[in-house]
Amino acid sequence: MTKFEDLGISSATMKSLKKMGFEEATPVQTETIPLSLQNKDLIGQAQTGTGKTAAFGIPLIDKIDNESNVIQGIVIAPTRELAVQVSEELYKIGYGKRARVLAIYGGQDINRQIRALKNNPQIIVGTPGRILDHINRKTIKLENIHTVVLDEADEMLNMGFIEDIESILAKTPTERQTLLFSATMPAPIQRMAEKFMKDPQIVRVKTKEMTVPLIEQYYVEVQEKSKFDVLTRLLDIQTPELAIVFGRTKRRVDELAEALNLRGYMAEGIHGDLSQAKRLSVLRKFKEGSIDVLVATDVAARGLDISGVTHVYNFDIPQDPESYVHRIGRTGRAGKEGVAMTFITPREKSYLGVVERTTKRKMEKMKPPTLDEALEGQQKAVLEKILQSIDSNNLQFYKQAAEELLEQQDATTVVAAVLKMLTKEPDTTPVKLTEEKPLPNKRERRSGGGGDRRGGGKFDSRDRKRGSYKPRQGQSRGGSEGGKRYNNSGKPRTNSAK
Ligand SMILES: Nc1ncnc2c1ncn2[C@@H]1O[C@H](COP(=O)(O)OP(=O)(O)OP(=O)(O)O)[C@@H](O)[C@H]1O
Ligand SMILES: [Mg+2]
Repeated sequence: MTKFEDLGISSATMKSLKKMGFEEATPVQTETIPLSLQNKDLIGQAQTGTGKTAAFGIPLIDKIDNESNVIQGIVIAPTRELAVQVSEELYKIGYGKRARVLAIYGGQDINRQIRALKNNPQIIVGTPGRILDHINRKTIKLENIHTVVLDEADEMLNMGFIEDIESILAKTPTERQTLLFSATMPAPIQRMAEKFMKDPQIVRVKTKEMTVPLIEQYYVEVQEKSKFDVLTRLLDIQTPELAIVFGRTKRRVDELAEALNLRGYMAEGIHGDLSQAKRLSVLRKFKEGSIDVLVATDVAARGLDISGVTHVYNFDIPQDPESYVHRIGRTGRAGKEGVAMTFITPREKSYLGVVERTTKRKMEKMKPPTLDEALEGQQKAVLEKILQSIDSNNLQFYKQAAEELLEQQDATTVVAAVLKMLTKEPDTTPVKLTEEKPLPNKRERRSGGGGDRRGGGKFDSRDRKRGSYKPRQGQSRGGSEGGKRYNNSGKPRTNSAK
C-alpha cells in the first residue's frame, strides 16, 4: 500500500483526504495519480469499488488554479445519479482547495443550472446530453479546460453517447488531458477511444479475475415462473442489510417492486422512466435504509457507491458480461464482502459460461431454497435480534412482566410464542409478474483469434435505439434499459441519447 504523500499530492488536497478518512492509496490510485499529475492521457481499468473516482478526482482537483474563475475540468458520467455522486466526491476532495464543483444533468431545471453556472464553477460533472445543451446555449465554455474525464467510458461510448462525447471533446482545447476510467474496457471500445486521446497509457490493475474476489458469486437454476418465490425465500434466508435486485425491463422493475411490497418487503424501483426527482428520492431512501430492497434496471448498474449493499440479485440474467461485472460490483466495495446471486432459467443456461469466461471466475451453484428453509432463515434472524437485544442489556422495564408470564407458562412455550410472533412467516400473497421471454439462445461471437477475450464475450447484437425502442420478441412492452448495444460489426451504435 502506498501513502498519498508519496504520490506528489498538494498539502491542501492531503488535508481533504485525511478528512475523508483515506489513509492509503488503492492500487489504481497509486498507478494513475502520478501519471495524471504529469498530464498524461490514460485509460484506467480496475475492479469495481477500488477507488477510481478519487484516482481521477485527486489529480483533477490538485491541478485546479484557485485564482481562476473559469471551468478547468469536466467529468462526464453515463447516468444522472452517478454524476451527482461523483460531484459529491470531488467536492470532498476539493475541500482543502475550496474548489468549486457543479453537477449538471438532465431532468433538472435548466434555468437553475444556468444560475449556478454564473457562480463560476471550476469543475463540471455531468451527463453528456445536458452538458452539450449548455455548450450550445453558451452557458458552459470549454476553452480553458485542461482535463476531460470519461467515467464509465466504455458504457458511454457503447450506449450511444459517442456523438455527444465527440461534440463535447471537439469544443475543448486539443492540448487537453483525456482520462478514461471503467472496470471494463472491451477491445473495440478501447480502440475507438484511443482515436481521441494522445498516446494514452493503459493502466490495468493486474488481477486474476475481472470481478472482486470478496464477492461470493452464486447462480440458481430456476424456472421463470418460480423466480419470485425463490427471490423472496433467498431474501428471508440471507437477510441482506441492503439489497439490489436487477430486472431486465422497466415494466419488470415496476412489477417486481410492487410484488415485493405486497409480500411485506420495503422495496422501491428505479428506472429511466421515472421523474428525476423520484429517482433521486428513491436512491436517498435506499441510502438511508428506509427501503431495504432497491429494484433496478441497468440504470443503477454503473458506478453507484452505496455502503451497506450486502447482496445483489440478478433476477434476470444481464444481457452482456460487462453488465454482470458492474451490477454485482454494487456490493463488495472498498474491501467489504458481498454476495451476488444470479437466476438462470434453463433456456438461458448458455449465458452462464459467457459471463464466467469473461470474468474468469466460476459461479457456485446454489439450490433454490425450500419454504421450510426460508422459515428457518427468518427464525434465525429473529433469534439473532433477540440475542442482540439481550446484549444491549436494556430490559429492566420488561423483566417483571416476563416473570409474571413465566408463573403461568413454562419458559419454552413463552419463548416459542414470542418467536412465532416475531418471525415473518413466508407469505404466499398472490402477485402479478409478467413472464419475461428468455434471451435468444445465440452462441457467443468469438473475437477472431489471439485469444483476447476482453473484447469478446458479447452475447448478441440488439437492434434498438435508446429513445426509440423497437420491441423485439419477448419484450413487446416495458422498454428495455441498458444491456447490449453493439451492432453487427461489433462497433458501438451511434444513437443520439437522452
Ligand atoms: N484510498 C482510499 N481509502 C479508503 N477508501 C477509499 C479510497 N479510495 C476510495 N475509497 C472509497 O471506496 C469506495 C469506492 O470507490 P469508487 O466509487 O471510486 O470505486 P470505483 O472504482 O469507481 O467503482 P465502480 O467501478 O463501481 O465505479 C468509495 O466509497 C470511496 O470513497
Ligand atoms: Mg466509479
